[in-house]
Amino acid sequence: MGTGTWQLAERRTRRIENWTIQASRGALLALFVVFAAAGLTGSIPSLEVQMIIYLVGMVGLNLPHGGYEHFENLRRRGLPMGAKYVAMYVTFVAGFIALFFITPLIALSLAFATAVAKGGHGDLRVMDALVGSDHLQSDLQRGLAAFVRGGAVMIVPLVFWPETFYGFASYMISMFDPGAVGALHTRMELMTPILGGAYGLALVAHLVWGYATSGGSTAWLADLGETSLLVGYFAAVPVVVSIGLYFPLWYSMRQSGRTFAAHRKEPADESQGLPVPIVWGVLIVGALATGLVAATLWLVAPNPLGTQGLLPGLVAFYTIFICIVALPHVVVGEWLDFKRGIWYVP
Ligand SMILES: CC1=C(/C=C/C(C)=C/C=C/C(C)=C/C=O)C(C)(C)CCC1
Repeated sequence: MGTGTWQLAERRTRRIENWTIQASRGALLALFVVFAAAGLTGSIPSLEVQMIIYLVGMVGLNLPHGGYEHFENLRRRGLPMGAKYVAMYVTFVAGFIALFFITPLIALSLAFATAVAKGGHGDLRVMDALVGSDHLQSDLQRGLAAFVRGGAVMIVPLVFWPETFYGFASYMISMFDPGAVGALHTRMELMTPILGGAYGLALVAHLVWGYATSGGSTAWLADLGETSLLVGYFAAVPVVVSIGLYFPLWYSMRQSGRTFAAHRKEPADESQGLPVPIVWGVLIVGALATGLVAATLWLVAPNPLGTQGLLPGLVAFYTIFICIVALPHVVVGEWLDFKRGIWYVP
């Protein structure tokens, strides 16, 4: 590629990266405004509509991106690495399903923690690549930032929409052990103020500490804006909609921007690229394997649709399923991969 063409391509890529950040902010801000107004005028959509939005967002828009992220992570890393990755992935998936039988309450907490970890650590890497993270100067400070970003996804809705949250958590637990619903309710009522208080403290500590170490960098201001947007969004938008649209409109959109940035900084050597039929084959096998996890969960869970009708049952089933596949996404894909990680930033 000539220098002129290369510069043009680079500028185009940067524009797309920038667009993913602006679009994710715009989408959440628009939803915040619409739902805050709907809340004030008492015109929040029915729970049925909210559940349909959740399923469309999570199954239709978010799931394919998850598969793409694994493909993107593995495609130039050789067969031994790929085989090890798959073996570890299957082990974690099987272990997590088993945990739902052994101790459903702990397994459910781990499922919620998975959403926090995926949203938080994923977004931290987007900050590294695109938004700026100069103000986060130690591992502890980065860990706190990830907790605040990810905690917004679960703890803020728990505090602002407790009844819906408890309700769906009960449907999820009743897939495995309907008798545990009572204990779950008591524990969640106990944990809500504790988690809410801890989150509030973490939020203030993160912003103050970031300001102190920012040295006047604009990264802190961007962080302040985005963190406030996330907290406001999860407080104002009903939980089923907010989580169902956060993953496709924030997580996936910004991770595609990060992928663009990684390619721009480290252009691929085309000779290492996989031939098209192999790419096709890998994606089909990946999709079938994902379907196999869902089918296995359906077959082994005593009540795959919980105890409450089709739509809430589907939301509960899909949520448990996605948490089961998302845990190794974070642990195997990122934390145990010391060389590169699924959210690689060159
Ligand atoms: C608690 C709770 C929910 C839980 C959602 C979770 C736990 C989503 C996890 C998503 C992940 C891990 C996505 C990965 O890509 C619902 C169903 C919104 C309903 C309201 C209460």
